[in-house]
Amino acid sequence: MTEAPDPLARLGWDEHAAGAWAAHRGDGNLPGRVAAEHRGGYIVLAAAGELRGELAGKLRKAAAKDAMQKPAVGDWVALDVHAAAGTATIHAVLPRKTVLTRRAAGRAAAPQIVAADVDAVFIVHPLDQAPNLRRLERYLAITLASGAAPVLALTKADLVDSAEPVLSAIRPLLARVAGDRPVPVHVLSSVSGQGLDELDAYVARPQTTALIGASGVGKSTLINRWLGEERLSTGGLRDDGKGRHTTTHRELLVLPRGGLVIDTPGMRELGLWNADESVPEAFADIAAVAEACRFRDCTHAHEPGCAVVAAAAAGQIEPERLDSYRKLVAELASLARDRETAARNRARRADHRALRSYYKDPRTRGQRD
Ligand SMILES: Nc1nc2c(ncn2[C@@H]2O[C@H](COP(=O)(O)OP(=O)(O)OP(=O)(O)O)[C@@H](O)[C@H]2O)c(=O)[nH]1
Ligand SMILES: [Zn+2]
Repeated sequence: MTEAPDPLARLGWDEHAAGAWAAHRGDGNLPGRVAAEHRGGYIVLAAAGELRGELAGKLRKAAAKDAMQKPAVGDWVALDVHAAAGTATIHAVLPRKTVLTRRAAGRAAAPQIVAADVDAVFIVHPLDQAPNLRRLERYLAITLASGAAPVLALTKADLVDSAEPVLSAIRPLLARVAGDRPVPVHVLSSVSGQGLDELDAYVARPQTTALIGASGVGKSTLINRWLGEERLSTGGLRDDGKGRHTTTHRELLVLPRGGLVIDTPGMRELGLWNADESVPEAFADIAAVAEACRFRDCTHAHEPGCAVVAAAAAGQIEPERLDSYRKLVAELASLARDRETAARNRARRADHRALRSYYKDPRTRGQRD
């Protein structure tokens, strides 16, 4: 570790957080930042280190009524800290500086918070692929709506001779969607290191950054470059000798240069077409018919009990539309498989890293048996 700054500064405490905290000064609570949420339980980082957080009854009730009141990864919260037990009660969510939301999965139109208090969102696209402008437009719109600054990160520069074809395809979109808001563009390679030093401003204290982009565009690789040798398991605060092997998975990562990165499953899902959102209006009627298929994962090709094939046979769906719909369903299924594979690989890598740092860590070396 380099210097040891104020522990709150290490978590991205800035003017906005300090201003928001004014309402809590003197009420006996302490500030903390949400690092992960798992089935209603939280991991919060505070001056006292990493704590297991639970919602106070009042906040739990408010959050049940209004999803926007529920703490999300990145949020600053007011804590009643029980340091000896390593736990804290979360009493309030501080007013947010920025908030990334999406429509919750399923039918309800309720919003869901993906991450809070993010300063910059990296929209990641690899230079060796033609840009999907509709998708990039959606990322840009989500980012602009959040209040965070969009940054276009064009990765895998080592695989192409020139960034110009992709750049010229994207420029009109930036002009149209972002208007006067500046969208810095960075041409990067995590392999050669090209462009990475341009990113220092985003990954230094007290910046908090998040990345969106389809699976395989290079998000994890970039985060790992930022984490450098420190890796996920050593990026956070010291956990006052409790033994690092007890450390739970975090989604708010402290980088060696002092900035923070938010990497949550929800953040990654923004990079994929959510089945709900991605079935275009034009196919809404077929999607409704498909609800009656016998198998949930019906591809509407050869499965018994396929309501879509039946409707097509009855002349209710044109053959060309059925064809397009099948292709769309196949594409969505393949995206979902990619996502599962990526999640499995990530979990495996994280396990590896945690284990390696546990065995390398001088503080745990003596304790292990
Ligand atoms: N040549 C080259 N390959 C890269 C670069 N960055 C990432 N890759 C490769 O691209 C593949 C996907 O990279 P990831 O970082 O796992 O992509 P991701 O966006 O995190 O994907 P998900 O985890 O599925 O969301 C890996 O095989 C990387 O080694 C780069 O700058 N140049
Ligand atoms: Zn079917």
